[in-house]
Amino acid sequence: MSRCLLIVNPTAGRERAKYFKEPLKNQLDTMYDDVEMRITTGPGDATDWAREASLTGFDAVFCMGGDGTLNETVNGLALAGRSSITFGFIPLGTVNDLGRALSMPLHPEAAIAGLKNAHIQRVDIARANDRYFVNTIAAGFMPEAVSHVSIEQKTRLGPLAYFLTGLKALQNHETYLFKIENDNGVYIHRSPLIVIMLTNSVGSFRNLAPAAQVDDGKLWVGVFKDCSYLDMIKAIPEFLAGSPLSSEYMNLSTTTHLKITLIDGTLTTNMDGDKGPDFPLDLEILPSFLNVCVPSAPPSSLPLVHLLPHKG
Ligand SMILES: Nc1ncnc2c1ncn2[C@@H]1O[C@H](COP(=O)(O)OP(=O)(O)OP(=O)(O)O)[C@@H](O)[C@H]1O
Repeated sequence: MSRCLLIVNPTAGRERAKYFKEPLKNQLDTMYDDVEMRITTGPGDATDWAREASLTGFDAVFCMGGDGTLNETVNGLALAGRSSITFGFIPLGTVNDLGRALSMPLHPEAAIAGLKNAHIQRVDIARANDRYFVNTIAAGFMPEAVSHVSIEQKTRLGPLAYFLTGLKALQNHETYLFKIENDNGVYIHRSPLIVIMLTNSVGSFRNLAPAAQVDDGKLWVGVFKDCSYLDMIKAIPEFLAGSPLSSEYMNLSTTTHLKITLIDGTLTTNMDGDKGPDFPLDLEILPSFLNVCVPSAPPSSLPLVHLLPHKG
């Protein structure tokens, strides 16, 4: 008998789960013999429940929520250490980078419908100290600024809210001294922003690590250069047009292990959109850890305009 756990965050994505949780349960009922739906009551539930399901022989764990719920659920699966379990997610949040990288429908109704013709895709995750992430970990002026984006701004502007806030922060940005130890050596960099990426979608932008694949077994390390405000402003039109960010602005390299020490100052990290672990960071890739059930996109779907919020 096949068993599936469905984890639903009722607060994610402006509390939209109430409209989609029953249709999702009904769809999963056609795919598994026994589907148990649990509604989270706060931080930590998704991690505990995903871990428990993985350790007690469930065949699949699905979650419905934003990037925070996705990250918490993946942390539970990673802590259990069983990479054979099927994992699925229905995005409700603002950005949904993993959903974008997997080219799955971003609207919950379309994603649920797409489960009828889903395929399995192996996806890398990475460990950062004692936690795990699926998209990015970043530190510098941009994550500091976007941590203050309000729910109202996210609702009104979608991913554009992050971009505009980051743009504002660019004006008086600080730089930080980092020691970076990777597969190739040890380097000292003064940088305003470091981003470690697993996918080609970062805050909905595809131009930071455009060649990143979800299963390439690599950490993509972007170290921004200490450019002037005017130089950075000059790069924006091309960036918005989708061109890969030039090496004039950012050093991009790949590695499988990485240690980052903050030599001066204090800085928090942002992991998959929420507060991440403290420095020093010890990172390693877990290649193809996730067995993701990816809903198919409708054949007639038009390309998504990535900066606009999707309607609920
Ligand atoms: N019942 C609950 N009440 C309050 N918070 C909850 C509850 N269940 C889960 N949470 C927490 O809600 C937080 C936000 O969830 P999530 O990131 O999935 O949604 P979101 O903020 O709407 O999405 P995004 O950040 O992608 O825009 C998570 O950190 C999670 O731990």
